[in-house]
Amino acid sequence: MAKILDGRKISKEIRADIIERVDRMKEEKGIVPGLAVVIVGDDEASHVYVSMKAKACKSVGFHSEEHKLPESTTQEELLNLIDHLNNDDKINGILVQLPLPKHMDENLVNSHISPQKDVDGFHAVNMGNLTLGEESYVPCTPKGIIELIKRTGTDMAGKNAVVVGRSNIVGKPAAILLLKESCTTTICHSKTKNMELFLKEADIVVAAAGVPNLIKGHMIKEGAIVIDAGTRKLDGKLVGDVEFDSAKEVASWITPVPGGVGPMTITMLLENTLEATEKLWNSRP
Ligand SMILES: NC(=O)C1=CN([C@@H]2O[C@H](COP(=O)(O)OP(=O)(O)OC[C@H]3O[C@@H](n4cnc5c(N)ncnc54)[C@H](OP(=O)(O)O)[C@@H]3O)[C@@H](O)[C@H]2O)C=CC1
Ligand SMILES: Nc1nc(=O)c2c([nH]1)NC[C@@H]1CN(c3ccc(C(=O)N[C@@H](CCC(=O)O)C(=O)O)cc3)C=[N+]21
Repeated sequence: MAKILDGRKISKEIRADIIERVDRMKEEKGIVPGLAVVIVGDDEASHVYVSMKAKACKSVGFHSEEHKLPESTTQEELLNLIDHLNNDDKINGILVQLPLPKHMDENLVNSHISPQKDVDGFHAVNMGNLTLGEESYVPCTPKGIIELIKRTGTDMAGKNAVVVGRSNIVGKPAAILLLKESCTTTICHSKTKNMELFLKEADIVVAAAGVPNLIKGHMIKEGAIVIDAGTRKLDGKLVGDVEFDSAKEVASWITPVPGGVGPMTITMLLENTLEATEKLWNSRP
């Protein structure tokens, strides 16, 4: 029976440390970290995530701003707002909630954010540096996934890791980070033939497909670590990509949905914003 990797509990511990660092920063330097979240359009789920981020910021003592723009906003108007935030000293981190409306180019918009304020790590320079193994902001969900795996105490070097999903925000950067930890890393996606063959060999499974119950217990190797980033509403309930009940019988560790990867994503966003603030102030005379 698998042990549960409790993302809420681990987040709480990390956030306690963040609160201390923020308090010290305020006391010693009079600085308050600031995050701006930009959302375009009225997708209900996206608005829920954005208010969760704002609430998390307040809970650790950050300044936070929500910029809610209508669906009809032009890309130029959005880029102008980003310019303004890039030059705003109160703001240390900028996040543009994805997905953006179809008339916008997500990569272009993300790369308009100052790389120093790109706390999502989606700017081409940060993605490039991540791939090169240089210092960069690490995308929040993959960073949280690695933190969760580390908490199991497992040595990742030489382990077989399978990532299901190859998106720029979860699957691809998660695979790059697992490779950095010296896992033998495979990425599966919708065109993969016979995914079960890969899953059966995996010591670490990272699921990020957004397909409820895609991965079932009988597909998983005995003793595997199973990290489920998927979040979909199914019959009014939030479910992951992994069929939890059958997988927990086979895995050694497993994340629940909700309460696994989700809270860690927001905690890593706080961590990246604090890091951006510290770097900025350390670079000043
Ligand atoms: N917990 C958190 O903090 C976060 C959770 N999420 C959740 O993670 C999931 C993935 O998000 P995101 O990466 O943005 O989604 P995308 O839709 O951008 O990517 C999904 C990926 O999964 C692959 N895929 C789809 N169906 C299958 C299948 N049947 N078998 C194998 N691979 C498949 C796709 O392949 P292909 O490329 O070939 O189309 C694609 O690469 C969603 O449920 C989302 O809600 C996302 C961000 C943060
Ligand atoms: N620029 C950008 N950056 C993102 O990081 C980003 C994004 N766009 N677009 C959408 C996805 C999704 N995402 C989640 C964050 C937290 C939870 C989370 O905390 N979930 C809770 C449950 C929340 C609930 O009850 O609905 C949990 O899993 O326990 C989930 C998903 C960040 N994303």
